[in-house]
Amino acid sequence: MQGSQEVVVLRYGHRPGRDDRMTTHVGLTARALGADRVVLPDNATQAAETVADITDRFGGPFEIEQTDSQAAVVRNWDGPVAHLTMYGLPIQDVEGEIRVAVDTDPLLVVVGGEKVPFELYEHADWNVGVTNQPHSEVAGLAVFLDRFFEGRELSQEWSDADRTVVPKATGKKVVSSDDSGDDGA
Ligand SMILES: C[S@@+](CC[C@H](N)C(=O)[O-])C[C@H]1O[C@@H](n2cnc3c(N)ncnc32)[C@H](O)[C@@H]1O
Repeated sequence: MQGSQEVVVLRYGHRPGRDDRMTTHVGLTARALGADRVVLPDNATQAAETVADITDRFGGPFEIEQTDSQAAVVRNWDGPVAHLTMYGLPIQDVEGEIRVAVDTDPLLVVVGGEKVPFELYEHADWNVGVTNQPHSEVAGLAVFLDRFFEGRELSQEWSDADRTVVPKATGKKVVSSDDSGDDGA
């Protein structure tokens, strides 16, 4: 997010077909809630295309990458690593120290799929639980980013959007960058 150190979300693991929607939502949530970049597995091309399409239409800056080795991304990361897991330390206990660490270095936030290798727990600087109850990577990521940015991400500005949603109490209003008219999408 503008004005803060880089935050990158890594989706660790993807089962084509079964995880398509979840992986797409990891990318969309990363974008909407202040991350600068998402790294998706190379077998998640459909999800990567959807997130890229939304970024083209609704704005950025936001980068989408794919990797053939999620383990290598973690291993070679030049900065702190936070791994979201129901077994980790409560987010409310560690968010402060993560924020301090990220003041100088880019943060990698790792969210799993079915199961992640145990080395990830050992490699992470923090294993972070958003509650210690099982739920979803999308929910965990959303709460993590909101706590990390202390809510500032909710009012971030978007650049190069084709269209902008105008908030309304009732109904839908979308303004196109070209003609400032409603395009209904
Ligand atoms: C289907 S869950 C797998 C649950 C897994 N047993 C675990 O370690 O959290 C997929 C992903 O959701 C995220 N997740 C699930 N529950 C979470 C929680 N309470 N706190 C943080 N992340 C969670 C983790 O990133 C996990 O890898």
